Parts: sequence; C-alpha cells; structure tokens
Amino acid sequence: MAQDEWDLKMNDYPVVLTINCGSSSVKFSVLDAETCDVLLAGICEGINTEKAFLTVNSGEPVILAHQNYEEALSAIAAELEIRNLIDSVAFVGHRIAHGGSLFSESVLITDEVIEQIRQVSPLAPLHNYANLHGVESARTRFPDVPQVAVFDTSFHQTLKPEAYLYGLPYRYFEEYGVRRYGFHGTSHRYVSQQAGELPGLNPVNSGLVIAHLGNGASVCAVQNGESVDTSMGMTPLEGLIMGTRCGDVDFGAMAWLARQTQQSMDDLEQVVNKESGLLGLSGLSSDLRTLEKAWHDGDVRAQLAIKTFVHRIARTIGAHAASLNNFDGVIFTGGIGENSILIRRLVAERLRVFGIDLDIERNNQPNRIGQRIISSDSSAIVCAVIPTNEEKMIALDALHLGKECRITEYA
Ligand SMILES: Nc1ncnc2c1ncn2[C@@H]1O[C@H](COP(=O)(O)OP(=O)(O)O)[C@@H](O)[C@H]1O
Ligand SMILES: CCC(=O)OP(=O)(O)O
Ligand SMILES: [Mg+2]
Repeated sequence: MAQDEWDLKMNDYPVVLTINCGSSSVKFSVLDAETCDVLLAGICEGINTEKAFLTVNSGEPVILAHQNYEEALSAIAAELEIRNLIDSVAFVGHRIAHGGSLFSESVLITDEVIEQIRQVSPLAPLHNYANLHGVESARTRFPDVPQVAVFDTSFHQTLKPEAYLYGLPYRYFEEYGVRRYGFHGTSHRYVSQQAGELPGLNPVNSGLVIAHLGNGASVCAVQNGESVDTSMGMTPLEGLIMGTRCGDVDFGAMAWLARQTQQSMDDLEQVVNKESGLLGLSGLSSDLRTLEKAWHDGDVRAQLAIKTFVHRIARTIGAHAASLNNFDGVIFTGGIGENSILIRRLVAERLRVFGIDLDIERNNQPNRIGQRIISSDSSAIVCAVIPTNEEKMIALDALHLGKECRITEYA
C-alpha cells in the first residue's frame, strides 16, 4: 500500500479487527481505533461440525454455506463490507493461546512468528491450531494490514520459579522446558487493571484473586498488577474443572486407568480434554446454563457436577490467596463468573472462612450493569464482578505494534 493510501485509511475511519479463533467458533469484534469502542461484535459457531452459523451483535443467527474457518472469515468480512468497514481495517489482532517461552509479549506476525507458534501448538491443541487458522485466513484476506499476535501466556511471565516449576526432576525443565505457563492472561490483565477503579482496592498495593470462569476456567493471583500465581499449567488442562476439561487429576490415576482400559496416551488426552469436566461429571452438558436448569429440575448428576465445580473453584481461590502479600479482593469474570448468580453464591459461601460476606441483592444484579461490588460493606475482602474485555486488550496491542510497524515501514 502506498503511503498516501495509508494516510487516507488512517484519516478515514480506522478500525481494529480482533479475531479469537477457537476449536469450534470464531469470535470477532471491530473496534474504533481512536476510542476502542466496539462497533461490531459477533461469533461464528459450529466450525468443523454439520451446521455453522454467524451471529452479529446478538441478532438472528445466519447459517453458513461451509463449516470452516475460511468461510467464517468470509462471512465476517461480508458483515464488515455491508457496513462499509472493510477498507477501514487498519490492524488485525489475534488471540493466540500459547506462546511458550518464545513470546513474553505481543508481537507483529511474520512467517517466522507463525512457524514459532506452530512449534508450541502441541501444548495447547484445543486452541493454537485454530488460532493459526484464523491468522492464515486473515492474512490472505487482509494482506496489506499489520497483524498482531496477543498471547494468553504473556501476562504470567512474572511468575517466579517456585510458582512455575513442577515437582519433577529439574532436568525436565532444563532439557525439555517442562514448566507451568498459565493462560487467560489477556483477561486477567484487563480485569486486574479495571479492579483499581473499585472502591476499597488500592491499584498500587492490592492482592487480588481473579476467577475467570468460562468454558475454559482459571484462577490468577495478582499482586500489585503482576501475576504471581495461576491455576493453569504447561497446558490449559491443569487446575479448575472446566466445560469438557478435567483440571487437576492424579497422574497415578491416569496411569492406572491406561493399564486397566488399554487406552493409549492419545485416547486419554482426548478423554481429559473433551469428555470430562462438567460434561463428563453430569453426563448432560458442558454448558452451565443447561446444568443450572437441570439443577433446578432436580437432576442429581447436574447438581453433583456443579457442586464439584464449585468445590474446586473455592479450594483454588483459597490456595492462590497464599501466594499474595495481602488478600484484598476476589473478582469473578468470564461467561460463568459474570452471569451465574448461583455459582458466585456457592463459591462465596465456601469462602466464608476468609471473612467473605456476599450481599445477596448485589449478587443478584444483572451483568448488563457492568463492573460491580457484590460483597457486603462488612465483608473482610471485597468481592466483585468485572466483565472481561479481551478484545480491547488485543486491539490496544494491535494498535500499538501496528502503528510502530507502519512508522518503521515508512521511515
Ligand atoms: N446467563 C448465564 N448463566 C449461567 N451461565 C452462563 C450464562 N451465560 C453464559 N454462561 C456460561 O458461560 C460459559 C461460557 O463462557 P465464555 O466465557 O463465553 O466461554 P469461552 O471460554 O468459550 O470464551 C458457558 O458454560 C455458559 O453456559
Ligand atoms: C487457553 C485457555 C482457555 O482455556 O481458553 P478458553 O477459555 O477460550 O477455552
Ligand atoms: Mg474465553
């Protein structure tokens, strides 16, 4: 693109496109490059299944002709086209789950970066390959636009060895890089920054435990804005019970199971990633909304799944408090953390031992009111909900790096 065309683009109405390619969905948003206000957001669901559809701005879903990433990106581009936004895309930001030890911060995407991301991808099989599909489709569609990779793992680069090492022979760390990385860092980073706006939480001296509870779920201990501990590990499987992932499990149990059932490592990897968690426990669904309904209808297995999910969250929050200098706040975020009144209430009940006292009325408020305190005024620790905004963080990084790249290009 010539410099004058670029100037026109920047002066016109520049927007940032963010893409979060998951294993079965592509989430996207378009943000105003000046204000970072969201202009358009949507999700393509059902990728690699029999029926894929696109929903924009929570409107009516539209069925896609093909169920692959290219089709999803084409449908998203068509939505931008309808709104005359396609030529305004000045930067694209991609969510990449695993950056391994190669990426400690967001980077401009090049062929070499793609190759490096590919190398660490076996460590996040549910996420990274899908993320790379998104990168490749977007590069084809927007060849002249700088593309930036924003890693879930970056925020946890501040972990000390005692938090990131496993109790394995040290040579596995030295020779194979076996260590904990942590994920959902973009969300934990955003939420910890926002927490400073809440009364009672001093932004420069605060110890927070953030519970990101979505389909994937993790807890992070944040001391004075830095991640000091987190529940996910070398892969996004460790820690909490999730939609279809088992979280922490005794390796001895898995070895025993492998011998008893003659299942291979690959078979069991499939079981722990895709057939476990809320789905595996309930035998019903990985979706908490379905399980909550079943809980109220008296479904015993759904109740057991929810109670087990809650037990693990509370226990993990308690453990993470011990990684802080001072324990000031518990913040809920993610689809479940933001919306489920039941889960927040049950978790908070388990945390009474820390002097946490939930205000029922405050907890019952809908998520549309935005960030809010849900603990009572007499609670020893502030409890709050902060809706996450990974898209904004991705857009900010894409803007920052993309602009630098343009300046270098034309210097
Ligand atoms: N109103 C709600 N009440 C309870 N759970 C909800 C509600 N809305 C969304 N959820 C749950 O949030 C989870 C998805 O969270 P989300 O953060 O969107 O996941 P992802 O990891 O795919 O980004 C699902 O289990 C869904 O059931
Ligand atoms: C990679 C961390 C994770 O679990 O992401 P998800 O919540 O989008 O599945
Ligand atoms: Mg998510």
